[in-house]
Amino acid sequence: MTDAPLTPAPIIALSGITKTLKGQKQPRTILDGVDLTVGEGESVAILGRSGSGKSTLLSLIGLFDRPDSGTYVMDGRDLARISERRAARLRSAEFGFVFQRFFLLKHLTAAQNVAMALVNGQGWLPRRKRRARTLEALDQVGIAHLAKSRPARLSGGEQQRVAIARALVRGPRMLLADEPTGALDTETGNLVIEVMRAATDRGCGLILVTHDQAHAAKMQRVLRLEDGVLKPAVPNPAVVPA
Ligand SMILES: Nc1ncnc2c1ncn2[C@@H]1O[C@H](COP(=O)(O)OP(=O)(O)OP(=O)(O)O)[C@@H](O)[C@H]1O
Repeated sequence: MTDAPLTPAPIIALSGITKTLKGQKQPRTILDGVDLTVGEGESVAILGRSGSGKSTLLSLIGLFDRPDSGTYVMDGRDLARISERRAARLRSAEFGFVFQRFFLLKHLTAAQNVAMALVNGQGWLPRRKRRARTLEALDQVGIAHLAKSRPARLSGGEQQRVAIARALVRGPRMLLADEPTGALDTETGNLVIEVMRAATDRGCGLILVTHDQAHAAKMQRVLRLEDGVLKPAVPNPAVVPA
């Protein structure tokens, strides 16, 4: 009998990823050989000083942009040079995105905001299934009781949980979060991090870009983007996960 594998099956594997921004007077290499593997149910935090390229990296992983060189494989498929059409399809079917701003439509209820992700995506779902999935996603983030509330009646933390439910409702393979607690107080931020971390119990991978070391410490792995590459972050002994 063989031993159980020590590492989870990879969802995404990036190797030697480079990105140079050419829109400025002088081209600037932001990513200079990034290697990153995220497995099923794995959570990874990415720290790094402002301007180090964290959002640039996340936008490549989320297929909003393509690398100049390197390989990007997701579930065995090569994504480094795919067309925008295919990228758009994968973005909606296999990724969930959470940003600092919640981007909720203010005239829609929490449930309608979440259901939008099902209406806009590929494939048609009968109304009853849409409703069940929407309520399940709201329940997953602990706010099923707020399904009928409009964003203006929700706190910042509740609005962000609606946004997380919207990111989770299609059952993504990867959840990508860029400073999701940036607009929240510490306690609310902790709750939001817990909710995202719990989503990995269902097998999706999570990448959290954050400046908050305590939030980063709640992830299974903590990396730092520095000089265009990802390195294991040196733990800060002053930071105790809340
Ligand atoms: N579209 C663009 N055109 C030109 N420069 C850009 C563009 N996008 C990002 N940059 C530059 O690339 C660098 C990396 O930006 P990025 O937003 O990825 O950093 P970051 O680590 O996420 O920063 P922050 O923590 O402040 O959000 C910055 O110097 C930024 O000014």
